[in-house]
Amino acid sequence: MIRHLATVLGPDHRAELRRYLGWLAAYGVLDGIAMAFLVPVLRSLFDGDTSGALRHLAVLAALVVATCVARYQQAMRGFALAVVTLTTLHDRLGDHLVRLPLGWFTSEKVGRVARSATTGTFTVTNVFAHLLTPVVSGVVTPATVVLAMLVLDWRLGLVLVCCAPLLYATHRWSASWIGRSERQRDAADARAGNRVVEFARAQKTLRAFGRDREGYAPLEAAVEERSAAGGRMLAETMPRLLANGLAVQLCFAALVGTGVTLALHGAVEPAALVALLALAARFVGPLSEAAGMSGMLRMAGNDLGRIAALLDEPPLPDTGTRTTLDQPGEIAFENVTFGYEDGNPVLRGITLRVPARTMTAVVGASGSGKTTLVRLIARFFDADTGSVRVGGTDVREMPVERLMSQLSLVQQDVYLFDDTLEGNIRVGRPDATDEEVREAARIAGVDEIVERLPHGLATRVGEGGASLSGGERQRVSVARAVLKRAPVVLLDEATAALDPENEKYVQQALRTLMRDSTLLVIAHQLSTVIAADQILVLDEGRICERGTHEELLAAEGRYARFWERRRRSRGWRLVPDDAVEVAR
Ligand SMILES: Nc1ncnc2c1ncn2[C@@H]1O[C@H](COP(=O)(O)OP(=O)(O)OP(=O)(O)O)[C@@H](O)[C@H]1O
Repeated sequence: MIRHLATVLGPDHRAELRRYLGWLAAYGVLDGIAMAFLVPVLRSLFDGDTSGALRHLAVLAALVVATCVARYQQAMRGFALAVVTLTTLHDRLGDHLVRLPLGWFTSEKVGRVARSATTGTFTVTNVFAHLLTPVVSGVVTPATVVLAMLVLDWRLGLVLVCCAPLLYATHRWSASWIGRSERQRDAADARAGNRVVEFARAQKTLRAFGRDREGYAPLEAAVEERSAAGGRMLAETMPRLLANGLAVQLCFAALVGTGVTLALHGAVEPAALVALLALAARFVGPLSEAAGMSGMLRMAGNDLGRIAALLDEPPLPDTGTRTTLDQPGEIAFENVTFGYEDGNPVLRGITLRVPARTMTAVVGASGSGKTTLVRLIARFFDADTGSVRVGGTDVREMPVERLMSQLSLVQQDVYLFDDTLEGNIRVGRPDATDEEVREAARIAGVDEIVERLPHGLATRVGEGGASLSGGERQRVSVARAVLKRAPVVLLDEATAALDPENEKYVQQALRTLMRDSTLLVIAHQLSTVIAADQILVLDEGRICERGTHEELLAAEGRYARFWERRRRSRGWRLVPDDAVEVAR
């Protein structure tokens, strides 16, 4: 837990964390000593030794003051750390996320980030503000009381020492059971939460298939599983919490029994026994409080573990220093092999060259590795063997920032910010002039969308660009690429944009981009394939054919068959007039 707290706070606040823990421990020890000092005070009072009682009372008062100072210090430092956590954790998460490889961001991982950045952060602040104090002092204070008891009366002290293993064993036994059922309940909770989100996202599909009234089986199953896990947790937790309480009471009974037996045999003064039992009674209080709080601390520990694991995710190695580009704008693969899992390569021995200011189209069956090939250029992942070069330099030898400045990525799943159209295009180059933004919008066909919108370029597009169609969102993304003017453009043509209007605009943008940039396109439009200087045909992770459209048709191989199938299916599709012009 402490290790996780140190990870979450980061190196800048570790010294403060150590000081806080120091004060917390000091508070627990002082509290225990102050409790123990009740014994000499009571003894003096029972013995009628007024001056002795006053002396002891003075020491007790000093101890109480010191305890208050320690409590104040640990509370203030705990709250300060809670505030620091709240203000810095989001920054630390943000700083770490930008250093992770792009391939890390699957929807499951993004869900984890969302949970950690919201509920997780509040739980962690709660640890400092409320949870750690009773739990730490609930262990340190009773331990101090045991030591004091050994000094005051070794026999009763020995009873407490013998009780310690029983208390510890019961606590561990119940904690492991409770922890297991909590983890099962947490996992069922997360699954039910994910299903609710999935249910909300799937509304369009479900309603389209008339499933709006009847239940959604996966959600119902997840909710049932969650409630069963909750019931199981209750059934497993209650007896164990009772066993914890019973163990504490047993220890107290053993202490009272031993004390009374000693008193009956004259081995201890009845007055001293009363004082010692008063101390023992105070020993039970912090223990019970700690046991009560430890469940919440454990849950917070789980959240903390998840955040620490997130911050421990290995960042993309960014040790490259080479900024020189021997062949600006060129992309090259040299015998590249890559797999998402060991022993299951998705790309095998890929060697290719895309000369500067040319367009290469990548085609191939679904799952043949087209997207993966493009991802290796942007370092979503690093190749297992071989090298990927941009501008003649291995992508791993370049600082990541330098590499990204060379690339524009236009993907199928374009994300638009809940901002204006203009703001979304400007992401490509924030310092572009208004004229340049308008020009990029025109080239990518965004101006045609603008004409239909009430506030033109100043129209907000909604969360994720919800007010635009898939093809329109990709046009905005193409406009970003046009504005960025990066030497290399990686484009995954949107299948959602397979309508004549979008095809026309994408072709227009490609022509403009080709003037200054090298294009590698995962092509879905026949016109793009025909216009390419080079076509790579991928089959099960290998380049099985390469050449121009004419060369590949003449070869009468896989591409020629693929082309023939697509050409026939095109019979029912509308073809824009000027697409023919592009298709030289
Ligand atoms: N993040 C991932 N983790 C594990 N396997 C993956 C991942 N992404 C893709 N794959 C697998 O790698 C193989 C190649 O996928 P890739 O997306 O590169 O193919 P593709 O040719 O682009 O397919 P499509 O045309 O359908 O998009 C597929 O078998 C796919 O299941």
